[in-house]
Amino acid sequence: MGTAVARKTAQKGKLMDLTSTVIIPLLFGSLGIFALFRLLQWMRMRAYLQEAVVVITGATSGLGKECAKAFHAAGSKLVLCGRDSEKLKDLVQQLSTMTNHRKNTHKPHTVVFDLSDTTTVLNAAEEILRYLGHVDILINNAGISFRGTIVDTGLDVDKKVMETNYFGPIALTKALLPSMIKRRQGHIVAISSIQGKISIPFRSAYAASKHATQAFFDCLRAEVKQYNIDVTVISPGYIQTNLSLNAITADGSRYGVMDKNTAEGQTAAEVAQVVLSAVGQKKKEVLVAGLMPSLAVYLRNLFPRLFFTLMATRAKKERKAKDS
Ligand SMILES: NC(=O)C1=CN([C@@H]2O[C@H](COP(=O)(O)OP(=O)(O)OC[C@H]3O[C@@H](n4cnc5c(N)ncnc54)[C@H](OP(=O)(O)O)[C@@H]3O)[C@@H](O)[C@H]2O)C=CC1
Ligand SMILES: CCCCCCCCCCCCCCCC(=O)OCC(=O)COP(=O)(O)O
Repeated sequence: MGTAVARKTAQKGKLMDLTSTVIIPLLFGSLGIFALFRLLQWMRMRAYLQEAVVVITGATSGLGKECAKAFHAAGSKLVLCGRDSEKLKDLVQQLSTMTNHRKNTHKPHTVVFDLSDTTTVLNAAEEILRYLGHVDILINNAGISFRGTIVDTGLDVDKKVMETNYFGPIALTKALLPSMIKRRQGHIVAISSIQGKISIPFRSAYAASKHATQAFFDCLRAEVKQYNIDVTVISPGYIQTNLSLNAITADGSRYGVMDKNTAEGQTAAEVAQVVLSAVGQKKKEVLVAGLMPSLAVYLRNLFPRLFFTLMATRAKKERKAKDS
């Protein structure tokens, strides 16, 4: 009896010894290494973004505007692009009031052009290169959405969405790419959407433009790796912006409705921080979405028949709600 108690006490002592000599130092050591790794990663990211020439399209509102604030605060040299020069001026003014005592911030340059007009896109690229000499990071953010049935939508509307969301961004990318290849340095970012991975009813032109975006930039990533150029595709779910208000409809008119999903989405400032960190870490692709949109992507790939049935039910329900 006495020896059994003594054995148990000795075993407990050994376990405590093991805990204090091996397990606890190992745990703290791992935590320390992890913290050091994160610190180095953060420092590398900061160094990458500081002084980098960053071009942002669609900087006049929503996600583009928040990205402008985030990259400005990180010390990047910004080129803010948009269609409305007054809105761009206002943003520059707003940024000038944002002080960052630890960072050297820069007054942004602005370029006004319409992405759906390829000639103005090419002129803008020339202007950017003439003024700044090179571009380190191009963020293709500008875009418009669409609401309508395929059967009622004129081809001109499909083309307008494709020109803004696909041909404009790829024209700008192609115009800036040779200079990046020459320098063996550059980073191209595409703000796509969950709808670049799945199609949901009554968004045909938008989903098509975002699928095309995903495909193009995936190809680009492979083709330019040898020139040390990075490509990041960001696929957000719903963000609280004016995207649904500004969406165009089957006849080309403005949709003008703030959709519930959009109003309840992530804030543009939150998503901009994800963009900043994804770019800083040179991630290849990032999904920024809640549970349902993320599940929908997996469902589309793993159980396509179930996904198609769900989408058909959704289409029927939405049409019924609209008709009644
Ligand atoms: N909001 C959301 O739920 C989601 C958005 N996205 C994507 O995020 C990106 C930003 O959109 P978001 O901030 O939400 O929407 P906003 O409508 O707030 O911003 C869109 C921006 O694109 C610009 N733009 C539109 N058309 C053109 C054009 N022809 N030429 C130049 N600029 C143009 C707008 O400029 P102007 O002020 O002149 O109209 C505006 O600055 C888009 O690519 C969108 O597809 C992706 C997933 C979800
Ligand atoms: C096992 C459970 C399965 C659950 C799967 C349910 C499938 C439900 C479908 C959900 C669809 C989510 C779509 C998300 C779309 C999205 O996030 O789009 C982002 C945008 O670009 C928004 O633009 P829009 O103009 O459409 O507002």
